[in-house]
Amino acid sequence: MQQTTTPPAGHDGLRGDTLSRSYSGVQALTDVSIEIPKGRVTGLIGANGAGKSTLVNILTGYDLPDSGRVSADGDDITRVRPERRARRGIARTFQHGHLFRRSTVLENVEITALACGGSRRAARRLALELLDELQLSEWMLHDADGLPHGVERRLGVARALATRPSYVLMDEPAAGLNDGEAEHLRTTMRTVADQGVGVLLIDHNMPLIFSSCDTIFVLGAGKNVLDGTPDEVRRDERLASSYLGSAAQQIAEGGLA
Ligand SMILES: Nc1ncnc2c1ncn2[C@@H]1O[C@H](COP(=O)(O)OP(=O)(O)OP(=O)(O)O)[C@@H](O)[C@H]1O
Repeated sequence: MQQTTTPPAGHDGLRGDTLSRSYSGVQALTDVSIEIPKGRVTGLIGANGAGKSTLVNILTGYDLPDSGRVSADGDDITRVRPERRARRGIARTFQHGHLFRRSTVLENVEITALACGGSRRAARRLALELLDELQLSEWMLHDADGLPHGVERRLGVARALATRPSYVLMDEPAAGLNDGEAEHLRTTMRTVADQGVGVLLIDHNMPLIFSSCDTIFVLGAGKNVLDGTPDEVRRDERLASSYLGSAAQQIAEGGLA
C-alpha cells in the first residue's frame, strides 16, 4: 500500500505536488500531493477543516499555493486562471451557489454548455440529456433561486458536466441528497469516469465515498495522512484517528459499505 503519496513526476492526470497554503497564520495545507487520473473516481476525505476545499480551490485556480505545483496532463498550470483551466477541461462544483439565480434550471445547464462552444441546438440537447441523467427533468422550468438543497447540488453537477470536462472536481455533491439520490449520483459518477473523465469526489458521506472510489486520499490537519484503495484505507487505523467524534465512531464501527 502507498503511504502518504508523492505521485511520480511526468504522469498524465490532474496532479497537485507538495502544495502548501497558509491564511494569515492558519496553515491550511502543508506539502499535500494528490493525483486524479482520467477514467477513475478518486475520493478526498478528511475531518472539517482538514484542507479539502483549499486543495480543490488550488487545483481549479480559485486560489494559489504558497509553494508546490499543479499540473494537468504534464503541463504546469499552477498559475493559470480558473477560466483558462475550465477551457482546458477542468470543471468543478461548489459547496454553495455559483448558479445563474434568475435563470431556470434548464437555462443554467444550457448557457454553460453554449459557453463551451457548439450550436444552440447541441447545447439544448446536451442540457436535456444531463437533466435526465441527474434526475432534474421535472425541475427544468424552475428558477435556480430557492431550489431545495439536493436539487441545487445536482444542478451544480449537471453544469460542471455541461462543460464536457476532462476532469470534474465535486465538492460535497451529495450533501442534502437522500439515499436513493446519492446512489444515483454514484452511478452517474461511474458513468462519467467510464467515459474517460477524471472524477474527484469530496464528501462526508462515507458509504458513498467507499462504494464509489477507486482510490481515496485522506487529509488530516492539512497534510496527507494516507491513500489507497477503499479496502486499504478502510483497514488503516490512521483513518479513524484522523477524524474526531461521531465520524470516527462511524468509521470505527465499520459503517463503510
Ligand atoms: N480564506 C480563508 N481565510 C482564512 N482561513 C481559511 C480560509 N480558507 C480556509 N481557511 C482555513 O484553512 C483550514 C482548511 O479549510 P478548508 O475549508 O480547506 O477545510 P475542509 O477540509 O474543506 O473543511 P470542511 O469539510 O468543513 O469543508 C481551516 O482551518 C480553515 O478555517
